[in-house]
Amino acid sequence: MEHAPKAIDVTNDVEMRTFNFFTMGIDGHPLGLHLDMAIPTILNNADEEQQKDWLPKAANREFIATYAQTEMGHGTNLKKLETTATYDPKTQEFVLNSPTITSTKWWPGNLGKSSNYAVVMAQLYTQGKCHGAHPFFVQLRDLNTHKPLKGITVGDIGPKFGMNTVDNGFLQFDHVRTPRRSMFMKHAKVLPDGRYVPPVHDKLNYSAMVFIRAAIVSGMAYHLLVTSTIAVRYSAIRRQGEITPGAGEVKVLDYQTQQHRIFPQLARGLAFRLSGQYIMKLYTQTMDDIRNGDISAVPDLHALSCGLKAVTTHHAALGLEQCRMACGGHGYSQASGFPLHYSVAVGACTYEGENMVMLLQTARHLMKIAKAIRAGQSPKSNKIVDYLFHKGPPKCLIDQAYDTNYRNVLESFEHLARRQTLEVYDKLVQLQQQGRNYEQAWNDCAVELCKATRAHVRTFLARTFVEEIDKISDLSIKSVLQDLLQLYLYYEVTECATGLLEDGFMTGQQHKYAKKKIYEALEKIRPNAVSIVDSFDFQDRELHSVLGRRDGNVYENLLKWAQSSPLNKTDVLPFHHKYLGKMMEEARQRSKI
Ligand SMILES: CCCCCCC/C=C/C(=O)SCCNC(=O)CCNC(=O)[C@H](O)C(C)(C)COP(=O)(O)OP(=O)(O)OC[C@H]1O[C@@H](n2cnc3c(N)ncnc32)[C@H](O)[C@@H]1OP(=O)(O)O
Ligand SMILES: Cc1cc2nc3c(=O)[nH]c(=O)nc-3n(C[C@H](O)[C@H](O)[C@H](O)COP(=O)(O)OP(=O)(O)OC[C@H]3O[C@@H](n4cnc5c(N)ncnc54)[C@H](O)[C@@H]3O)c2cc1C
Repeated sequence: MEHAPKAIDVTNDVEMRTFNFFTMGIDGHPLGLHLDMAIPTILNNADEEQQKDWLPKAANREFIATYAQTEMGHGTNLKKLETTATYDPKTQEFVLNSPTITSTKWWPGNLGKSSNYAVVMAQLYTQGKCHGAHPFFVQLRDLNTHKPLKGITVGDIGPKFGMNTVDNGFLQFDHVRTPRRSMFMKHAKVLPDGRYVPPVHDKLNYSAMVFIRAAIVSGMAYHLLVTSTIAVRYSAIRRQGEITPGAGEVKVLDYQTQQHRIFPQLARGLAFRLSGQYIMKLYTQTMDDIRNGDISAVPDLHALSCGLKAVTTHHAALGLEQCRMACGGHGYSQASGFPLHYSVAVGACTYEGENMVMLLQTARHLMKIAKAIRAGQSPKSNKIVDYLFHKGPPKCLIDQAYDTNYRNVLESFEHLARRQTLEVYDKLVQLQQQGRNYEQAWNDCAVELCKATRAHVRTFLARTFVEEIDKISDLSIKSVLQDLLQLYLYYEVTECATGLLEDGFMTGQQHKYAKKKIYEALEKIRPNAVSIVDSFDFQDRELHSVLGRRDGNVYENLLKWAQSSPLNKTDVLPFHHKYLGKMMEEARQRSKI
């Protein structure tokens, strides 16, 4: 196939914009879905003619589009989406319809009030046959009046756990006609006479989700680094209690417990950023390959992006909460910025594929590899999974005096991932031999399948962190980052210790060794902690935090922040005399009787 024209390569730009989304997203960015899902869909699913028409206008913001896939009744199971797009060959149009209440599109960001276009995922029917969910580019509102078009009911879904400045919306179609060419036609097509032309790979229509899953990894890094910055800076000015009696109150950052709470989040933020760059490069390369007719990397990209998305969002949610709790009462104030960052970050555990479902998608990939291993096949030189084919050392070596580039630690992670992958595969086979069907056996192994995925993703994150730090030539920076790497690796060893101890691979003594390395790393990081977070150069406006101010003037600004609250506009609020004052006066009168 001749080289398809390179589409406008906005990936890097989109990656940065996506990265920014996590800051702007916090403020409720009305172009969030336009930039991060609608444009990638046009880039990867529109044919040349459609790109020529839609892309310049989208890039120029002549309209705002969202990505409307999830329905009130279905988010995960795309096969059961109910919105229909039925082809009418007489008029060469699709008729979009929401047949049930549960088919109402529900959740799409910026759908409620901002967007006038949407990428709509609908079950495609032509010549009486359903061909599954396909994307359509549909106008929702008049470009001048912004009123919903005929047959379209659209609005905001109401207040949410967070991100309440984003107008997540609902959308219903009542037999709305849209031209044939509103169907994205790069992969699948419907010809004027209604004949369906299938895509070379039936999941290429899912590429926008893959993009966001890949982008979320760096997004979680962003959230962890931002909240670690807030927690480190505040802990470096907050004095509370003494370590040596009579020596005066210490900075809470000097408490080992405080370091153990915050520094691993810093280290994970770095690890996620490095893997986030890797997966975005893999995404960009795979999309280029697809443009040139090569779909071989699609399964690997899907498996890795699902696993990384699930693991990094989960750890980010836990890590943000640790940073909040480390800041005591002021951490619970909106002034800290934690409620804002947390409520945005945790949404990513759900959107773009609920985490359990994502872990299980990666597990599907791992089970294929386990089958190949059990069949005696050799690896296919795929650096992400080849280690599964190899036999590692029979025993853990993490406490060996000399561990070049943490090879012994990485081999421990590889051992655990290999063991869990093969054990759950063998259980799947055994259950089917005992008469269960595949799907039932799969469900009966689902928790262990998720554990295998987590172990595999941990191995990938750790190896990427080691490899990327190894490439650094500036020795002063390298030594500081190596302290964070040491903390990360041994912290992860203790996090998965159950799995390493379970088969006797690691000894209790080695587990103690790992803890010693953690405490050693905490001590080494402490003197550089503030400089490390300052080096991220986050602006105060993006931290949204009085506690994390670069100038450290927390207390004066905390009072200013409180005094600026609308409640403090007057000393006595009207409700006092209307309710509380009246109640107390009546109580005093009664007590006089
Ligand atoms: C960064 C800032 C932006 C923030 C804004 C975020 C706004 C949020 C937007 C959204 O939330 S958009 C909606 C997100 N929704 C989802 O993610 C839905 C999750 N569900 C799915 O993706 C799919 O249903 C599924 C769970 C992957 C199952 O796929 P399907 O329904 O087609 O089932 P099967 O027919 O069994 O297919 C499985 C088969 O297909 C392969 N596969 C699945 N997805 C992909 C993919 N994207 N790319 C490549 N391959 C894919 C999968 O590996 C299986 O292959 P085999 O194992 O059968 O070989
Ligand atoms: C903040 C936010 C923004 C969003 N933005 C958009 C958007 O812009 N566009 C859009 O289309 N959608 C959007 N969504 C919707 C989001 O993609 C869905 O919520 C998500 O895909 C999960 O689907 P669901 O809500 O239907 O949950 P369900 O799929 O009903 O899942 C409910 C529970 O069941 C479990 N479960 C479901 N299926 C399985 C399975 N096969 N195996 C094991 N467990 C399973 C899940 O893990 C979960 O615990 C957004 C959601 C949020 C929270």
